[in-house]
Parts: sequence; C-alpha cells; structure tokens
Amino acid sequence: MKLEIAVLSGDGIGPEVTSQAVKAMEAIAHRFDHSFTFKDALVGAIAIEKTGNPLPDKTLQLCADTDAVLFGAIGDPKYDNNPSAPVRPEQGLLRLRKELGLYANIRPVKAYETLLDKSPLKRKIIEGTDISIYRELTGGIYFGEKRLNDEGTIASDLCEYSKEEIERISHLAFKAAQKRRKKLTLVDKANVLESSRLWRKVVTEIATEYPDVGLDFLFVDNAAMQMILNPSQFDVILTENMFGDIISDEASVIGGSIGLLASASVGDTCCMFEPIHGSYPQATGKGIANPIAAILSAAMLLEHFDLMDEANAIKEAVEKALELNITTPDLNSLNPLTTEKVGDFIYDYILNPEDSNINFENIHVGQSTII
Ligand SMILES: NC(=O)c1ccc[n+]([C@@H]2O[C@H](COP(=O)([O-])OP(=O)(O)OC[C@H]3O[C@@H](n4cnc5c(N)ncnc54)[C@H](O)[C@@H]3O)[C@@H](O)[C@H]2O)c1
Ligand SMILES: CC(C)[C@H](C(=O)O)[C@@H](O)C(=O)O
Ligand SMILES: [Mg+2]
Repeated sequence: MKLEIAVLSGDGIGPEVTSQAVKAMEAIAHRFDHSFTFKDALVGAIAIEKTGNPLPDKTLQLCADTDAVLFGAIGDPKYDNNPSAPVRPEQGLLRLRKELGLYANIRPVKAYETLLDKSPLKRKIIEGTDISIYRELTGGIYFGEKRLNDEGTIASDLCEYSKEEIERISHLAFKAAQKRRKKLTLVDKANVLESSRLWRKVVTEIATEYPDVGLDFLFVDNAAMQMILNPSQFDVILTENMFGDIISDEASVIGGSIGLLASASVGDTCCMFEPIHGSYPQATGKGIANPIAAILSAAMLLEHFDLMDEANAIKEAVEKALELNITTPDLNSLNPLTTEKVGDFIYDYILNPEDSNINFENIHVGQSTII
C-alpha cells in the first residue's frame, strides 16, 4: 500500500518520540513491502517561533492533502507560564482537530501482563483491564464561546453540544462495543449539566439501534474513582471532550506510564494519530521520554488502513520490549534505556522477529553513560 503521511513532531519531546514512530513504520514498510512517504510540517510553539502561527496554512493544507497525520506533542513553558500570551501552541492542535473534523478520539488503555507490578495500583485491581475510551474531540467547553469582561474579573467558557455532535461519535462507540465485550459506559455529569442531560437522552435513543450492547451511565466524579478502584469493569467509555481528556490521563496510571498511551483521532474524511501525553518539557533532549505511545499511535494508523498484520507486528515488538525490560526510566528505574535505543530495538524486532541474533544483552551496555 502507498501512504503519504504528514509528520507534525511539534515541541519538547515531540520530535524525539515521533522519530521513533516513523522508524517503526519504515521497518513495517520494508518488511511488508509498502511505500510510506513522510512529509514534515510545523505545529505548536516551534511554528509560532518560525511563522508567528501555531498552525501555519501550509501545515493545515499538507494534513488535508495527505492520507494521515502522525502528531507528536505541542506546548512550551514559555506559554504555560504566561496566561496572557496572545497566541498559544495549544491553539494549533485544537484548530487542527477542528479543521480536519476529527470528532472522535479513541484512547485504548491496557494493563500489560508484564507491567502489572510496575503500576502504582495493585496487580489484582488492574489485571485484565482493557478499555477503549471514546472522547468527543471537536466540541464542548474547549470550543464554546470564551469571554473575559473588560475589567478582567469575570471569565466564562461555554460548554455546548448539539444532538448531531453526540450522535456521530456515539455510533462509532457503539459499533466498537459490538466488536468488543458489548458494554458501553457513558461518563457525564447529568446531575448538574444540561449538556450532559442531552448526552444521556441522545445516547439512550441510539442504544435502541444496538440492542446487543449493554449501556450504563456513570457520573464523572464516580468514574474517576472507579477507574482506580475497579478499572476492569469498563469496556468502552464514551464521554465528552474535557471529561475524556482528564479520565484518560488518570487511566494511564493503570498501564504504568502515560508514555504508553496512544490515540487515534478520526472524522469522516481525515485521521490523525497522537500519543495522549504532552511535550514533557523537562525531558526535552535527555533521551528519557518513552517512545511507545508514539509508536503505538503508528500501529493505530496502520489499523485504520486495515493493515492488521502490520499493526500487530508493531504491537508484538512493543510487547517484547516490555517483556525484556527494554524501556525508558518511567518504567525502568534500575537499568533504563534511551528513547532512541528503545526505538532501535522495536525497529530491529519488527524487521527480524525470529532472529535470535538480536542481542538483548548488548542493548543495555553503557546505559548509565547515556542517560
Ligand atoms: N497532545 C498534546 O500535544 C499535549 C497533551 C498534553 C499536554 N500538552 C502540553 O504539554 C506541555 C506539558 O504539559 P504537562 O506537563 O501537563 O503534561 P505532559 O504529558 O507533557 O507531562 C506530564 C508528565 O507525564 C509524564 N510523561 C509525559 N510524556 C511522557 C513520556 N513520553 N515518557 C515518559 N513520561 C512521560 C512525565 O512524568 C511528565 O512530567 C503543556 O504545554 C501542555 O499544554 C500537549
Ligand atoms: C494540549 C491540550 C489542548 C490537549 C487536550 O486537552 O486535548 C491534550 O491535553 C491532549 O490530551 O491531547
Ligand atoms: Mg490531555
């Protein structure tokens, strides 16, 4: 298959982890005889620095013209520490999602067998956890009208949803549940918010079209607690934009690191694949960022194009790396590897999964001098 992919590495650790994802895709192209072309473009703080715009027209055009977007991360303390900065890197990401119509953000959360003892949560609580979070991505409080009065003393962000916005992602979530364990949990705040009451009404109506899927509801505050107390009860979680942002970072604790959580953002015509983490500025250039979230985002890209064997080849390489403890310091404080070395191992394993010559011992040599 021929695919043209826009690569938006962004800021902080974005370029370090995205280059490992590109590398994994190059190994896939080689092994399965595909032609993947990668085209770099600016986004985020680096784009502001170079062009004054967090999402230059050229970048947006490239994303619209290519088959898929591989996104790294955006964000810089320069803007985080200056609340009144007139232009912000995050605006680039939000506009990109909106302009490409990426209304559904799918965030898988999994407790890997080999990492059960690395999570701060107890093994018996997280064992078997396999959740797919469907986060609405182009509506809600993120995109509602924002106001600040002239005195700068009163501010508001409008949380608005239309029936159509709720319907389109709900159908995707129900269809996903049908292929999984047939359970869908709507996470909302319907005891307080009018917008959540509309979500409940619309989702309840749509549920009649999917009689094989069990639907339940959970208030977001309770959901936050259940995620830690009993995460394996969840199958598909459907939720609005901000609740999905928050509970997915929380859910990343189950797997052991946010550096493992990938995502796919899809709409009717475009698609983008991004780790759920941010630009982790403290780690920039240190080689300590976990590249697996970015690499698994590339696997989600392949799945999107029905390249299932290819996606599985990436997932198997990742699982092998985790099994052999070939991981960055977030998962391996004693004998960590650099971002690049983890990427190298995954690259080699994709190319030669059967090759017993991949020297697992050597890969750890000299680590203390690298990190
Ligand atoms: N999609 C995105 O581009 C995105 C997402 C979240 C935050 N941000 C931006 O990133 C900047 C920093 O935000 P933040 O510190 O709140 O969130 P962050 O996700 O960048 O980092 C939070 C913590 O998560 C851990 N972490 C994150 N990525 C990791 C990785 N690959 N490997 C290992 N550990 C990892 C680190 O412990 C880090 O301190 C901000 O400017 C924010 O707006 C961007
Ligand atoms: C950086 C920010 C705008 C973004 C979001 O809130 O969607 C991030 O937290 C994410 O999860 O992708
Ligand atoms: Mg987030």
